[in-house]
Amino acid sequence: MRRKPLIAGNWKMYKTKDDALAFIYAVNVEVPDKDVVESVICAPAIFLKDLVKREGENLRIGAQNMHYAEEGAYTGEISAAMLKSYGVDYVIVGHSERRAYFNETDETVNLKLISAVNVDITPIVCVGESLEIREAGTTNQVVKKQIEKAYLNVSAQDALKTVVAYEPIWAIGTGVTATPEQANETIIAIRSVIKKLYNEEVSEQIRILYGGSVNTKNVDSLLSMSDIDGALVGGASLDPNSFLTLVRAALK
Ligand SMILES: O=C(CO)COP(=O)(O)O
Repeated sequence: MRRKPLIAGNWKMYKTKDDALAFIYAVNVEVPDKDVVESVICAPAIFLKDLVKREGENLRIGAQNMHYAEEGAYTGEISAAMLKSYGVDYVIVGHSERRAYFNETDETVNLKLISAVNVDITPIVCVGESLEIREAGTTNQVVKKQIEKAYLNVSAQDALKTVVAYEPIWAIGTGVTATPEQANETIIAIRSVIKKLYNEEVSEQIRILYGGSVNTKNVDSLLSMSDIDGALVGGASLDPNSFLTLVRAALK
């Protein structure tokens, strides 16, 4: 069964306001029909309001993080409901940079996933292994644990409202991409974990992206694999033409 492809840019901590707006003006009218490919830009929180205001018919805006609590005394934090009230449709949860530098854990990933789905924001749930784990041959076990913990107490119905991104840490920002076969193999393993947690229908319908040094040159071969439904892209999502090439690759 073919799932609708999703290409999400993760701008991380790049761009200033003028660059961000120039990007949106450049890509807005060019992105393909959202019924065919979902095109998403996950921007720094401070840009979200301006970007959502200017998003065109086919481009969607996402956040890169949120707090898991509904509200509360959490100075400096942003809730899912706040994002929703500004028209944000997606949020990245559990990115490896947040796990490494900001104490994101499997437990907070789980709570954030639940909070996002509760307000109808699609969480893009990131999992992935370090080089050490890949070399030790235990990738599938590590990713399995991450998925099981992320989806704890999440119903099948809600799981279908989420997207998974498999991002091997060793491939992020390094220029080293997992081979299409490696990426597909791990994504198939993720699907089988989801099948065990839920059922065949959820595992067949849930979208699983690959992320880690995706660029205009390797995107075709990655997207041609059976179980890769799209890409979560850092560096190559910053340039409008490059981003457009990536979303157009999902049309093929
Ligand atoms: O972390 C990533 C997307 O979330 C991947 O980043 P790069 O595409 O720059 O490797």
